[in-house]
Amino acid sequence: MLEIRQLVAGYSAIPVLQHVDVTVNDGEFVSIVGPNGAGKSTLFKTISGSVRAMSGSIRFDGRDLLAVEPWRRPHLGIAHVPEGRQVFASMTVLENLEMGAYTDAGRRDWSRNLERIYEWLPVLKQRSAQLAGTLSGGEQQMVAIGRGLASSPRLLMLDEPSMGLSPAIADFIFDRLMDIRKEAKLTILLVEQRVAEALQFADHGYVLETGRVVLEGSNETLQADDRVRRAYLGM
Ligand SMILES: Nc1ncnc2c1ncn2[C@@H]1O[C@H](COP(=O)(O)OP(=O)(O)OP(=O)(O)O)[C@@H](O)[C@H]1O
Repeated sequence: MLEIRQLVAGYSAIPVLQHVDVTVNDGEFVSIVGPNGAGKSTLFKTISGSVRAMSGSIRFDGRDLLAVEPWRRPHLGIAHVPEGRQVFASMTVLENLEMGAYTDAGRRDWSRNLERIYEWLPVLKQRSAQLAGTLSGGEQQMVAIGRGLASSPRLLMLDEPSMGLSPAIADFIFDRLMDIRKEAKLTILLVEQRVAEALQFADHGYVLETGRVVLEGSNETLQADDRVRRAYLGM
């Protein structure tokens, strides 16, 4: 579904990503882990288009994604749930979800999507009329995920959904994501600092350090790798 090859991208003339190769197959759950500043968010921003690629290629369903204007990319089925949630604080939960439904497929499937979002994340139904800025961090994260789902994506990119949340809330969100993935037949690309969870749920993982993929493999391979165990799993 997504093929990233030799991607170089960054800010001004300074490359952050250095010849990155990542493959995500249809229906897969792929995690990208790595230390602060490794370039994980930059990778997501380059896929969704707010950071410009300097060289290399990104293909989505065989199509040259870098030739597609950023505003059109969500219409192809790519949803980016950004780091720090970035909900519209002065809008209600329902209005936030509606904002996500601006794609062609999102508008077409709105009623069905809203029903399913409320089933997956019932707190959003209970809080539908509440201003998003007054929600707890975990609830805001659910709004951000719900807003992404409202666009009817095929690829859901989640940038650190557990950031700033208690372990219990983070676990709840991961559990929900696993159900949503199965029921909506979604492909998921996840960036996470919580490496144990990120690898536990993923089919395949990548370790990104200073803009380069230093390790990749199945979740079993990465969980058994000595470097991963020492550097990221505290073993
Ligand atoms: N807008 C920007 N302008 C210039 N440099 C930036 C900008 N955004 C990020 N960077 C730099 O790019 C590098 C990679 O940042 P990025 O946010 O992609 O890392 P990350 O792996 O997502 O880190 P974290 O886990 O802390 O979110 C860092 O050195 C960062 O300072």
